[in-house]
Amino acid sequence: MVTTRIPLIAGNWKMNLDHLQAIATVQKLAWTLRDKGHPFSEVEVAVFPPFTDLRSVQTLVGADSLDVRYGGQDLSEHDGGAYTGEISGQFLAKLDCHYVIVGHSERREYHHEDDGVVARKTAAALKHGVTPVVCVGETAADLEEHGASAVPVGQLKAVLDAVDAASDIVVAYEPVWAIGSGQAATPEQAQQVCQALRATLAEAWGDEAAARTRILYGGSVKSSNIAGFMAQKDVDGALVGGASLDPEEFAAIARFRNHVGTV
Ligand SMILES: O=C[C@H](O)COP(=O)(O)O
Repeated sequence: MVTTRIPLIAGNWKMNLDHLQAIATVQKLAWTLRDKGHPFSEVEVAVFPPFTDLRSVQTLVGADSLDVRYGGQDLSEHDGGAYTGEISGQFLAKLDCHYVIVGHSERREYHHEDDGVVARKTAAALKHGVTPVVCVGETAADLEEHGASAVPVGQLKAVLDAVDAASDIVVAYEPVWAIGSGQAATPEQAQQVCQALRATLAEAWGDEAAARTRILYGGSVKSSNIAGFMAQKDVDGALVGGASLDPEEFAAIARFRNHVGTV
């Protein structure tokens, strides 16, 4: 059986762009993608705005029947109740969020989210029908001490052991040392770890799950280096931070097929 994994180009805005700026950014992104005849059925595009922007993004996407998907940058492991400041997966589902990021290294570092929390958040997203984008990755110290794959593989295992093997998830490999540094991993480094992550999926969930689950690379991705990553067998897309704030640059990343040979 041949399984086709549709590439996903995802833009994590982090704590940037208020709801007015979000409107302008999504409009510009949609206009640029349409102008370039973006083939949405061949390359999926998604944005992850701050929570306060989601309603505006939903309205724009709905009003204009845009094919751009969107999601939250985090969610609570709880469904609702006395959890001040938290956002439930069911709130995201009600806003038609297709995805939610879980376990981003910035959450792991600044909010002390460990593998247990990330696994519970993944389960919460799935419970509410929102596809989790599970982030894993090693720090520079991890890289030196354990090599590239050990930490991301361990982080992924913790999630796979906690949720059903039939689940629809996306995995994002983001070496922490490459995030926001301008120093991306090489395509070969990304492939090596993504291959190990796919093998981990096969071991935990079986070959079919490994073949259908998309694995993204993230860390200083831009239009000038995306083609190299997308040429790798086990890289199915990108989780883009800084470069996703510029709609023209983000749209150019989504046109990675046009850049083959420019890396
Ligand atoms: O979620 C996105 C990543 O943290 C990558 O960020 P970056 O593209 O700014 O390096």
